[in-house]
Amino acid sequence: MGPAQALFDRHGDWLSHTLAMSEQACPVAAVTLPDGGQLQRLGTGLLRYHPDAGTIPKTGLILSAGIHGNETAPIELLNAQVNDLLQGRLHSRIPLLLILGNPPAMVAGERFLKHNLNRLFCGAWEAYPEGYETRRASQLEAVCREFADETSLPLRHYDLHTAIRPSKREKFALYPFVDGRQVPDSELDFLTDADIGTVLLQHRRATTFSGFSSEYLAAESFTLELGKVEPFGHNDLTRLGRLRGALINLLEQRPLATAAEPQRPEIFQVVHEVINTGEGFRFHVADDVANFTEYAPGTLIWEDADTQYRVGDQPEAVIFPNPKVPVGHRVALMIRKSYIGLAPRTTRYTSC
Ligand SMILES: O=C(O)CCC(=O)N[C@@H](CCC(=O)O)C(=O)O
Ligand SMILES: [Zn+2]
Repeated sequence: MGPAQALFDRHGDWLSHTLAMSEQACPVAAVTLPDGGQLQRLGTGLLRYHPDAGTIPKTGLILSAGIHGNETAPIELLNAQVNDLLQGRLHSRIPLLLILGNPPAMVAGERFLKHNLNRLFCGAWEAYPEGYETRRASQLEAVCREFADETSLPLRHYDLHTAIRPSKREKFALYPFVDGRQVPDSELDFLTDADIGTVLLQHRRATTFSGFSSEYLAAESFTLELGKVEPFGHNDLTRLGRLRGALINLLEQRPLATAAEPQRPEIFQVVHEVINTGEGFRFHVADDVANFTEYAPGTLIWEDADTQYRVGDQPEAVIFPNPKVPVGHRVALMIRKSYIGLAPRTTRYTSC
């Protein structure tokens, strides 16, 4: 029996196994891979990779996708990387935790079943009525903490998503807010290598998955937005080819493929967070507006009985506009280009 069959039974691959098992518990199982590493199934949609004992890893990596069940391109990307590990085409030299976040929502083709899983981390799940997503948030926090404890390495976490709207910048990264923290050069280099040319610095702590791993596990974490939501089988994965290559470089601990003087990502900051304030809330961004659409100073963005929000003195762009969220949740972010939040790149002098 090959390693894929030993882990995923008659289902053939990780994604099919996860969809078939979606709400059922599945027992722990492990296989040895062609590269000498071990791949362990921790539960439904949860894999742990231990590199061969001879390797000296510099980092541990959490890769997650499907935290929103209908965001399928990154799910297909992670599944392809697992196939590469199983078939000996990829030799990871670092420990990995691989997560497909919301299997029942993936089966249903929905963002979530009852609660938006990406608002339930940092223990926020405790305050919500019980449902699949509250249990899953608690489980994901526990497996991530265990991974952090066991590896005792500096951690990175990339939580892979796709957006509901089209976007004027197809791929972008969101950097969770942690007081006093700046994006390190090594992360900017990774993003450049991965063809992600835009970074948005979050303005406040959030109960997202990347917020959890950065705050509680001190990981260098990003939410990566990688294009538009499409059903399974309708994604053009060649558009994620550079990300796939950058991940292979990271897993195999190879130098990045970027040019000697790479262009750094452009940095944006949040100017204003639009929240659904409840009765009387009106949002003036049209339903078909793309992410990063810019609005002129003075444009009315939202209002309710007490407040009106207009764009300030400088133009502002909108991302994630979605008025169909519960009261108290984020409807959109208003953002602007920024020149803060970057650690100065170390100047390399050559002696003469
Ligand atoms: O397209 C949209 O409106 C949402 C896309 C999405 O799921 N984005 C994440 C961002 C998480 C973060 O702020 O780090 C989300 O809303 O959960
Ligand atoms: Zn998402």
